[in-house]
Amino acid sequence: MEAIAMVSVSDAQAIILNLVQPLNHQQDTEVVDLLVADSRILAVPVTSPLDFPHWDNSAMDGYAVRYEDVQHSSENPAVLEIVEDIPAGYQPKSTIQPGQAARIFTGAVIPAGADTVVMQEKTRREENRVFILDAPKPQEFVRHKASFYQSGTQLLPAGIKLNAPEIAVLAAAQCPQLSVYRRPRVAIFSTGDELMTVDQPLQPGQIVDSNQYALAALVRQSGAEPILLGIVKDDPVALEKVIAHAVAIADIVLSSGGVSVGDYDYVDKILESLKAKIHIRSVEMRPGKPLTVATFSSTDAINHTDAINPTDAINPTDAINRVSTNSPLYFGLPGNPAAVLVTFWRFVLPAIKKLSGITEGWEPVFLKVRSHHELRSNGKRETYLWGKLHLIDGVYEFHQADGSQSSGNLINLAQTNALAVIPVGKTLIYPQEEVQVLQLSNGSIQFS
Ligand SMILES: Nc1nc2c(c(=O)[nH]1)N[C@H]1C(S)=C(S)[C@@H](COP(=O)(O)OP(=O)(O)OC[C@H]3O[C@@H](n4cnc5c(N)ncnc54)[C@H](O)[C@@H]3O)O[C@H]1N2
Ligand code: MOO
Ligand SMILES: [Mg+2]
Repeated sequence: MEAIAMVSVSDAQAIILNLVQPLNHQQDTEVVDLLVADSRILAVPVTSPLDFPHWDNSAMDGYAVRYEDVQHSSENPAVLEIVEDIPAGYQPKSTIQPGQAARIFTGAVIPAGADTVVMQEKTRREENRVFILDAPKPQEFVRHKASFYQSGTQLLPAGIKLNAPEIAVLAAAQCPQLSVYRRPRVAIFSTGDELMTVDQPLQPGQIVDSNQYALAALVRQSGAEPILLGIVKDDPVALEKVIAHAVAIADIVLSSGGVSVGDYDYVDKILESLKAKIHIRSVEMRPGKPLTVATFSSTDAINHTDAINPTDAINPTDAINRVSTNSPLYFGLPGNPAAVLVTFWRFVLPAIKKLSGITEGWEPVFLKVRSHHELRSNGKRETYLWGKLHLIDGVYEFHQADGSQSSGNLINLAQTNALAVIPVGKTLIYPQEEVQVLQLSNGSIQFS
């Protein structure tokens, strides 16, 4: 077995991101309706033949005037003849001449000849005459054609996530359908003779495979498509079959368990037998020390693929054959439940982000906050402690979860929303001392 030293967390992140090939902007795309495009990644830049605003229009309900006519109104109110009524959606007919004005409403087209809008509150109306009681600024309350966006220039770049503002921009630009990157496919399976599905009775020694549920939720929240391959026994033959299959159908493969040094920890050996290149075996991190990261040249493992028996899968239809176009990235996550979540947040999520076509902001963002409690580590590995961020007088404070921070303890991770990070070499953070945290939002780390 090739010996690879334990790598630091930051080196591991760099190695992993360097291994990720983003989806191809031509092959790995699909067309979706704008109404269901939120959270998808735009695959092509968008330009519009429309200017924004499309024409000069009024920002207020009031009167469209010639500035020249009203500039001295504060001392001597101008009296103008109203020659037209211009609601929104109407094309003005007249050209405003000296001494004239048009009644105008918010969003309506500024008539020719006018250059300024006086808001209604600064006027007095008498039949078809208006008194301007206060001098406006030149061009006040006119939203000029193309002042927000000029037709033909780039409206939105490729590689951005579509949230509500971008969706609204695309609607305004009359794009009812869009080309977005397909969802990355992430195959997930759990390894271990002790694991049972959520609905099976437990015999002594058995536990429920919670990792697969955690990973399915995390993958879905990341915008990727989870492909659930079920529970695999600690049996080299069964494991080899599932790994080869997973690698053939997915962009990323996540297994949990079987990556430490125990007699039944087979994952690394099987990756080697499938000619994978192992880049990381162990990371200076707690939880999450045994972490295997491997790549396959896209054909190596696929040659071993037989259709697997999908009966073990949580959802058997997920196990259908789909061939991935990229060379897949394999993460052998450690089996301990807290280690699975923490390693996903720290390493897998950035990899999914980069793969998904997003062009920047893959790395998690650390916030500096103060710690409510004393936080402890043995100082040997970068330590991630789970807890909750509370907002106190507008300042975030990290409260470590009560109970055990063992990587085998999943229970007190529920209802947490942040991980405090204690660097290597530091053993103690005092109450009220500054600490770096990863903020978890809806179970996934917040990215810039
Ligand atoms: N001699 C050593 N032993 C261990 C070391 C070490 O360095 N030397 N590292 C420890 C650390 S740290 C971790 S983390 C674990 C990782 O173990 P594996 O990845 O080999 O995982 P397993 O042995 O298969 O299982 C560990 C633990 O997690 C439970 N588990 C596994 N899969 C699931 C699942 N799908 N859902 C819920 N729980 C699961 C399993 O029952 C075990 O309790 O190794 C340490 N040992
Ligand atoms: O690194 Mo392990 O995940 O501490 O138990
Ligand atoms: Mg083990």
